[in-house]
Amino acid sequence: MLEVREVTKTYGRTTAVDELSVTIHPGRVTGFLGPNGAGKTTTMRLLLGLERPDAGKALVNGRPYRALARPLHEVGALLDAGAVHPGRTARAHLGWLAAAADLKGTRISQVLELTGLTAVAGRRVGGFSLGMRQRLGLAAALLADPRILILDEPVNGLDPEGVRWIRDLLRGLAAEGRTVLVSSHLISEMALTADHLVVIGRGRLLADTPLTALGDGPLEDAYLRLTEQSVEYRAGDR
Ligand SMILES: Nc1ncnc2c1ncn2[C@@H]1O[C@H](COP(=O)(O)OP(=O)(O)OP(=O)(O)O)[C@@H](O)[C@H]1O
Repeated sequence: MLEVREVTKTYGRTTAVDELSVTIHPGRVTGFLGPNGAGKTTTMRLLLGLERPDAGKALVNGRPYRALARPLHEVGALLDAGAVHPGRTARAHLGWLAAAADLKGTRISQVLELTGLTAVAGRRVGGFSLGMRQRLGLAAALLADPRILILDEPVNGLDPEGVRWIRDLLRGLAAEGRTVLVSSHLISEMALTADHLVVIGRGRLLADTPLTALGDGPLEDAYLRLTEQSVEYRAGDR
């Protein structure tokens, strides 16, 4: 379980997260939505201990990330697929993480297979497409078989086969009772993947709702209604 309790995070004069409280439950895929700059990535970084809140608490299984005894075993994350040393091979990248988490080498082959990267495991990451990097980021997130996953726009750059693959993967992980928090701007994709939605705007909670409670119309319409007052960056109307 992930808990954000009355969290505020500011950067200078920008309030990225504003007294946000929300709980992400296991056993379902929770889609994390909001306009550009809404505070989604910041919230995820707070949960992962990469930022400190100015006020409130961000908790993983009831504890701050830094207090977790075996963090990679509890929570896997994909934040920035580009944050991999370009000179390393995919297998070496995972090997480095596996060593840090005290994992067996066989698990590396398993996650490479699971993410469809076995054939390119010996290639340097610098030559990878965005979709391949996303797959590698997912392989890293899944490495220690964590019960919680935090994924920031994992569908970015994936081809249609990859999009369907990740949809099935995330739904399968949730069906196993895991906690899956996934941000995306692809609303139609979230309509197919998520069971539950958390929508934020300007760092504040706009909705925390089962997908089914949003009615029968296109999810995009419901989303745009929810966020219309919170869009910070809007293209000019002609
Ligand atoms: N390290 C930082 N320094 C200064 N401002 C930051 C920093 N990180 C985030 N912000 C600001 O905080 C706000 C929230 O940003 P954040 O990246 O969390 O939003 P987001 O919902 O993930 O946006 P997007 O959908 O565009 O990725 C933005 O105004 C952003 O400019």
